[in-house]
Amino acid sequence: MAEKTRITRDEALAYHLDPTPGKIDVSASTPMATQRDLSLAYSPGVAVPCEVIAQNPETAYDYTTKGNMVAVISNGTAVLGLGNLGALASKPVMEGKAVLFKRFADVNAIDIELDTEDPDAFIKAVELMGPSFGGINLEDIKAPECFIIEQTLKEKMDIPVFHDDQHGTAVICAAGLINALHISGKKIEDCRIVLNGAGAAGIACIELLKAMGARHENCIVCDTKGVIYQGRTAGMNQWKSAHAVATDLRTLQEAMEGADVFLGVSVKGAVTQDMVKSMADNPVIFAMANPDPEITPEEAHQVRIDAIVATGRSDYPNQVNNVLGFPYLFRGALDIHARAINDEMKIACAEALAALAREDVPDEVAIAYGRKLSFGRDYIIPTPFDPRLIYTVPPAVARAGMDTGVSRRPIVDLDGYADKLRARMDPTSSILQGIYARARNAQARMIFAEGDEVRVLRAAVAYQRNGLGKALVVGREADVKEKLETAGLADAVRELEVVNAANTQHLESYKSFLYQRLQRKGFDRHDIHKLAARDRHVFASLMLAHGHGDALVTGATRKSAHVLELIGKVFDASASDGAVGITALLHKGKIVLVGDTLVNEWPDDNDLALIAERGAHVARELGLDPRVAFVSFSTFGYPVSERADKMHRAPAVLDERGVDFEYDGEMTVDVALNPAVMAQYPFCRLSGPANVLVVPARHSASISVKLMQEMAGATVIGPILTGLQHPVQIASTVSTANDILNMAVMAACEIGRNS
Ligand SMILES: NC(=O)C1=CN([C@@H]2O[C@H](COP(=O)(O)OP(=O)(O)OC[C@H]3O[C@@H](n4cnc5c(N)ncnc54)[C@H](OP(=O)(O)O)[C@@H]3O)[C@@H](O)[C@H]2O)C=CC1
Ligand SMILES: CC(=O)C(=O)O
Ligand SMILES: [Mg+2]
Repeated sequence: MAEKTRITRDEALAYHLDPTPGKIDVSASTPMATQRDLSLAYSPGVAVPCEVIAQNPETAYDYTTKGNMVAVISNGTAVLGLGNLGALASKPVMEGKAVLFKRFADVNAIDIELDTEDPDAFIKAVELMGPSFGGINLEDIKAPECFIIEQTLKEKMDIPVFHDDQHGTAVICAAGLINALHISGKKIEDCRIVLNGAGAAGIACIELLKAMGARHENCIVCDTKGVIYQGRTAGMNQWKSAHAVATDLRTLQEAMEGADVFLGVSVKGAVTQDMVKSMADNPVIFAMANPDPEITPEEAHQVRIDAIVATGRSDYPNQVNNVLGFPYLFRGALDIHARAINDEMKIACAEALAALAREDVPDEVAIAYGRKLSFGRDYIIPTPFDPRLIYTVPPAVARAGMDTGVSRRPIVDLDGYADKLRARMDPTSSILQGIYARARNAQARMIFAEGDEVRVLRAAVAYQRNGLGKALVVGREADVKEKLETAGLADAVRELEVVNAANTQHLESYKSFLYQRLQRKGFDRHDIHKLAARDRHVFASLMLAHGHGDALVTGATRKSAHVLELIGKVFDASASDGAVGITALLHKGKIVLVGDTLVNEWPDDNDLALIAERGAHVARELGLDPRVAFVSFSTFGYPVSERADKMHRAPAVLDERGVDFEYDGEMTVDVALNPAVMAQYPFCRLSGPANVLVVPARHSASISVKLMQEMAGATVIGPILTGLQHPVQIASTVSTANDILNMAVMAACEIGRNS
């Protein structure tokens, strides 16, 4: 099992507070800079699409966001398994669903919380907002009101209305169960199924399973009052009555005896180990209550090693959660301008998910998830970060929608559609996801050199609490304690290991190591003591050099050049040793590496070739196929300039070295990054836009990176220090705790290390 991620209340609150309150931002998709833009976007230009839509409403899909906009609507009466928290308190979950729509299927979604428990008022409000959206995703509305609300809205509205907790859950549960039974060798029609929770999710799950072949008399449904049997009157409604059976069983405990399948959509801890013990062989247990399941996988496996267990959480294997469904169901439905999401589309989604889990898992998924996945007890359903979902599930949904006549605009070329979906997703998020998963596997003991800096302490705490490995913090115990307490991280005092010259047993060996290195460079024993005992960058480097940590991150408190010089006392880290700094720029779904951003001030053509090699190496470690451009202000020899000359010559150095990646130059940045401009040079040897830019000097590197950061809001990771024998990373003085954590993760993965 993957290392479990520990999330504290403080972290959860900080995540929602920073960088701005909440999780959503709105940005314009059209230019909005000039008077002309204003005239087009607003009055008078906007009048034209208004009139066109008034004449032909279907064109709203062409001229507005309607076709890619979903409303996530709740009244907060059944917020996860937390109960009726009300409309306002449900907003974090609804914002969360909205960002999941965007992240996983590029669907724009906005949360709407309606402050009413009156179904009629709710229905009226949603009905009136129909024109704005391509679909309505109802969320966390309790049963039985949710059934009436959804049914009525489906009848009244001409866009998909989908109650996620009912059908999203049912679809994923069905997909998981198809595969779990595949493994246990049982047939659904022979299974005794116990469902705990007869609300929105429960009723929909059992209905779908019955539609798939489960027999009514084999299904026992329970709620807070126990088994729903024929003749029961307490706590009943028409939806529960439909699943009442003639039985003498009265409690969940009795129902569980001999059961093949348990489905939990109720509350935390509703199932005991005794109940699990009494189940049939190879029992299937889907404990789907959120955030805490009816029984944890550990508890279930303690008493039944043959159990196939799933939960709704992301930190256990087999996450049966509707996040696998709603983004892709809506993607497929929106792309055919569907009027509804019908049963056929839901079943197509379930079957596509189940089939995907049985397929061979590509390495990129294994990297992203941190372990090799193969179909079996611990992998019955795809993981949410599986990049194949986006191009596998929506086409299946769209096809089913077209076959059943709910599409307004059918997709003619479904293969082409799958290709477009594949290109639609932001590759950078899976790159970061992959690096974090690799770091989690590496479990490196990370040395954080600057324990007197609160950003560093936050990063160290996050490193350890995210299960990435052990954090070793260089600093004074009392100071670290005080800073952690002030930062609201008092609990972490006992978790972090604080190391310093006074509490280490190794100071003498550190000093003699350093003396050996520096005695002929003008350092006497007194200087050595000062460096080893008082400079935390040097002390931390000595720890690393002696294997008293696996990797090092520093640089948040002092200028990088200075830190590099101090690290250079312990390691060979200068330009002449082959060290190079590579910075990753992530923006608008693209990742571009720039070098050298740290070490070489004014590289010559040989240095530039080395920078290209280091950049290509980092690109490969990040999962990219390197395409290196030597960039300048001239392209392939024009205009002729002394300053551009070395960029012109550098590719020839690589020709001589016979490297195994694509490179070319010199060229301007637009030629390097824009395929249309590159096409003007048909002889260019790059097969696509460059993803590694080698720049003429450190100042141009710094200018371009900072310009991208300040003007475009690009995410900057680095400079990633490469070419050292040890994994060392230098964060910048303006780094946030998250930036420092990213650098620690790079160090943990040994990205850029000279192997
Ligand atoms: N993994 C996933 O993807 C999803 C998980 N869920 C989870 O399912 C749960 C229910 O959600 P939802 O259906 O929307 O909520 P509802 O409020 O509509 O239904 C809750 C149901 O659970 C029953 N229940 C509550 N406590 C117990 C108990 N101790 N024993 C037995 N039954 C109990 C209630 O019984 P009664 O009718 O007697 O009040 C009711 O039938 C939540 O924990 C939610 O997080 C929901 C959607 C998706
Ligand atoms: C996952 C989800 O929708 C829920 O727990 O309510
Ligand atoms: Mg929900």
